[in-house]
Amino acid sequence: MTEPVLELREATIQQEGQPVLADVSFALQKSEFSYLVGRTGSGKSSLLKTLYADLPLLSGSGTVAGFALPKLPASKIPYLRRKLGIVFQDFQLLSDRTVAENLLFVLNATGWKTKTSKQQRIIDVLGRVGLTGATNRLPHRLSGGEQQRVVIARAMLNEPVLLLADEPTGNLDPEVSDDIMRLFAEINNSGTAILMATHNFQLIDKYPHRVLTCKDGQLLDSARSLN
Ligand SMILES: Nc1ncnc2c1ncn2[C@@H]1O[C@H](COP(=O)(O)OP(=O)(O)OP(=O)(O)O)[C@@H](O)[C@H]1O
Repeated sequence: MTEPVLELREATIQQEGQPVLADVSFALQKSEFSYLVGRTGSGKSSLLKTLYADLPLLSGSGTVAGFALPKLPASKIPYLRRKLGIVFQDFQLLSDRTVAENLLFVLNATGWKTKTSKQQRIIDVLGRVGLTGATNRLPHRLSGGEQQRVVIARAMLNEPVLLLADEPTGNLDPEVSDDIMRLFAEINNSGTAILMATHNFQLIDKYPHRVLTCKDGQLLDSARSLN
């Protein structure tokens, strides 16, 4: 079997030195989709933050997209994040820049060089999320669902092996949430693993996948893949 895109072993997820989740062991393979659920404050965001190195992994071991997490030097964090797509519930687009400029900002920050390759990549990702016509629009002129599509397009710019999504449908109505889930399914089917934190059990029923649950300081795994 190929190396998992994400693996934690006996990891402690902590905030400010206080453990939030203990003895966390699970792996996610290429093209896998898993939900991450649990009550408010149970540790979902803390786990995701640890995976994109916004919180340090102080105990246990882990690799994400080929990067060993414990003792990951700060200088390596941008390289890790280039391999990841990150999507939050609040869209975090630059409000004073057009859709294309928002995407260009990321391409410039991640080392894309030629103007034609950048333009082509922007056309490609916007086509993929069904927003070809939105290139020159400002984010606040788009609906919430469209803004989330731009965020997903932005997350796809560098062809991530793993998409981390924290409540990506949290601010969206059910119909638009469905559109986002269908888009995630397409992205997932083309080889990107997805870990999606959500409170939306209707979506989980409708689009069933593995479920990781944060509960009482532990991570429960519907697949029990490492047991
Ligand atoms: N910046 C922070 N500093 C200190 N403690 C924090 C911080 N952020 C979260 N915590 C604490 O860590 C624990 C886990 O919070 P976390 O945000 O990971 O939960 P969550 O499951 O994502 O919740 P929600 O569903 O509300 O987003 C909580 O006890 C919370 O109070």
